[in-house]
Amino acid sequence: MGRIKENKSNYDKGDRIMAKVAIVMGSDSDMPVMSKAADFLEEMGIDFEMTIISAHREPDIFFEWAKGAEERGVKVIIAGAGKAAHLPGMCAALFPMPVIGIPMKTSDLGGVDSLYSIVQMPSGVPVASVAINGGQNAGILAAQILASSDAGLLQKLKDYRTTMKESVVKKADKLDQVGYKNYE
Ligand SMILES: Nc1c(C(=O)O)ncn1[C@@H]1O[C@H](COP(=O)(O)O)[C@@H](O)[C@H]1O
Repeated sequence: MGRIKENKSNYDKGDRIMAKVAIVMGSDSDMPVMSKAADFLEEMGIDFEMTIISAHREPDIFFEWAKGAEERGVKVIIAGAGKAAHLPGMCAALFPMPVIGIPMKTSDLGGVDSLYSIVQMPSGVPVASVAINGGQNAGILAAQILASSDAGLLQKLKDYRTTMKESVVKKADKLDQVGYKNYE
């Protein structure tokens, strides 16, 4: 599918692109948030495909893309959308593995519209949701799902946590040294 942006050249199998995670968003206006998920996957060395498809605006293209995801090797879908955000739910309807929704912040209702649209799924068809504009956490969650069967990736995630912890400890040390008045 020409609309899929490749992450790496080494996941071609035959003439098809194989990726473990599929990132999809309803509009290019979602890209600043969705790119945070992509950045984290890139950091962890996880192959992903990334595209813009609207279930509302182009349902036929969306159906083809979502139905083909399993065959393309996708194990987790990250779907971001705003307003009446049906895209993640429709991914969950058509794809049998985990779907992580990212509710986009919106100008009229602040993103609660997106959040409610994503989390209030009927039983039987779950979507896991991160916070409004939670792009990076969606990337982390997708990596954690894959890490349950990938020891190398699990170690990378543990290292990531260690680095995160060290950066918080450094900040606390600095506060101890300079006090809150000189903290910058
Ligand atoms: N929620 C959906 C769907 C869908 O669910 O199919 N398609 C686009 N959108 C969302 O509409 C918002 C505004 O889109 P525009 O900025 O293109 O007008 C975006 O956040 C998009 O994800």
